Amino acid sequence: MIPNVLSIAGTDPSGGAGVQADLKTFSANGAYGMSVMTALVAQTTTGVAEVHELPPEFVTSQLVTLLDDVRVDAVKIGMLANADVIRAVVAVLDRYRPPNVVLDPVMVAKSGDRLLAPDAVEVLREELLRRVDFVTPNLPEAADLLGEQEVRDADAMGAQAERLVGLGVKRVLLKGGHLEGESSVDLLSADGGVQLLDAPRVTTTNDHGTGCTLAAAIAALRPQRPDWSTAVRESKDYLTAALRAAERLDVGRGHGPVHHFHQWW
Ligand SMILES: Nc1ncnc2c1ncn2[C@@H]1O[C@H](COP(=O)(O)OP(=O)(O)OP(=O)(O)O)[C@@H](O)[C@H]1O
Ligand SMILES: Cc1ncc(COP(=O)(O)O)c(N)n1
Repeated sequence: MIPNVLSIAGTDPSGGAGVQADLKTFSANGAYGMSVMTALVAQTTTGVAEVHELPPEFVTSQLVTLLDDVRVDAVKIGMLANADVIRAVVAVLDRYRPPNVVLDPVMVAKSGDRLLAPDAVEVLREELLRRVDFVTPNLPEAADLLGEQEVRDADAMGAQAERLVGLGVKRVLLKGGHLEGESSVDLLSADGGVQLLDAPRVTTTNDHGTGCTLAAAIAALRPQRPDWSTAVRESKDYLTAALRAAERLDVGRGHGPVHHFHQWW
């Protein structure tokens, strides 16, 4: 059976990040995609012009309307914008208890624009983290969640992943995309084991939405794979392929998107 996978996130009219990237990723990874918006964002490859945060009651309304009808097999949560929207999502998770909830704790866009209010970080840490099955922070997000300095090597990443588990997180992929070097290394801490996931670093400026894509692929693949580790490794391979395929795109003048593809013909 094809899994039904839901994205709860903000939008990107240029199609590179947020809900748009998630839906493309779900399709390319064999899932049926659905979406609930938290914020409408006027953004493109060069940055964010304006954010229109949706009323938390309307986020709830979208979620309840959907979940009363459709079975959901996995959820990817991205941009949540503010504390009230986080609380609205938490209440719905408690009421419907969907499986395989993956949280990408989006705080700041690649362009430097904030996508989560500073006072919402504490609410995310205290109320959301322990309710999800998997969290995918990048290095600045992990530091912010822990109230620590940003780390710069694999040993320190391991220690931070452990402390994130201490906050009640069940499984974590600490993403090292912001580090330098020939490979792009992430650290997975899941189900009692820790492993480094290595992929060749693709030389490109088309890296808008890499975090969204990776978390969405994990949500799409988890119901189709025997365990988290397999789903995560395949998701990383998918992302590397999408980064490479972006070479053939010509979208915008800034950080371009990655390309999602599935050839059925
Ligand atoms: N140039 C690259 N080549 C290969 N993999 C990359 C590259 N840049 C990032 N990645 C990978 O992309 C994923 C996302 O990493 P990153 O640390 O950039 O997350 P992020 O900052 O949340 O992304 P986003 O830009 O969407 O917010 C990780 O698996 C990382 O290793
Ligand atoms: C709606 C939304 N969600 C997430 C991101 C982060 O992606 P990036 O860091 O590549 O800008 C974004 N720009 N917009």
